[in-house]
Amino acid sequence: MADKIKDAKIVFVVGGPGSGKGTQCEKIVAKYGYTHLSSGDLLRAEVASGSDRGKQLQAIMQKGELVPLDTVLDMIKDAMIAKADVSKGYLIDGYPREVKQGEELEKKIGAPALLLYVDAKGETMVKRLVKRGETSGRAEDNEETIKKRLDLYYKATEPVIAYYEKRGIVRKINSELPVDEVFAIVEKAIDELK
Ligand SMILES: Nc1ncnc2c1ncn2[C@@H]1O[C@H](COP(=O)(O)OP(=O)(O)O)[C@@H](O)[C@H]1O
Ligand SMILES: Nc1ncnc2c1ncn2[C@H]1C[C@H](O)[C@@H](COP(=O)(O)OP(=O)(O)O)O1
Ligand SMILES: [Mg+2]
Repeated sequence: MADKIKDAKIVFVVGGPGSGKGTQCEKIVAKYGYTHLSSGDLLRAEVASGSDRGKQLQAIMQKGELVPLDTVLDMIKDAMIAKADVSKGYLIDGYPREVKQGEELEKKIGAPALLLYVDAKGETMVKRLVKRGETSGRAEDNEETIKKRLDLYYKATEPVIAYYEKRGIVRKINSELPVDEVFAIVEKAIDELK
């Protein structure tokens, strides 16, 4: 089954919580028709299903911690396979969050062609998340959890960027700019792929 996605175009979208990954992914989908798979959205869907596994996941996410690697990777892989016949490429948003996640995805699925590094200052991310929390209904969009997620981002996820920089596939996107200006930079990086 995984054979079907062996040669798929894979783009990792990596950045801190609130950096604007989801916002840019929506625009990429609209222009390029890629398949958007957000690890957070997949996990939230499992939580919403009310399953026992969902309840365990919710407890972890509320604390701002990472859920077990196998859980996320299986969800991503299943979602990729489900779209294999129609996908023009995959945007993997919010994954890898640690180097090990990247290594495992490459072993089980395939190598990324590009890593979009969505970069914003810590204070910008906090401001955006506090604002998002007013309407998102996401339990982890509160100040205490935001701080924990930021710490974890700097500790666990930033090394992911260094890891892929060595392979020359990282494009850094300045996400302090207005959304459309950020997207203009994103477009350049994706157009280079073709
Ligand atoms: N370039 C930007 N300028 C201002 N606000 C932004 C920008 N990009 C995203 N936002 C806002 O910041 C919040 C977090 O964005 P989101 O795309 O959910 O980030 P992530 O998926 O990385 O957590 C949202 O409320 C979004 O509307
Ligand atoms: N790749 C991954 N590995 C482990 N946990 C993950 C994960 N992706 C998401 N999660 C869990 C922990 C996160 O705090 C939570 C929300 O993730 P998210 O929606 O990707 O956040 P955001 O878009 O704000 O960066 O879900
Ligand atoms: Mg997001």
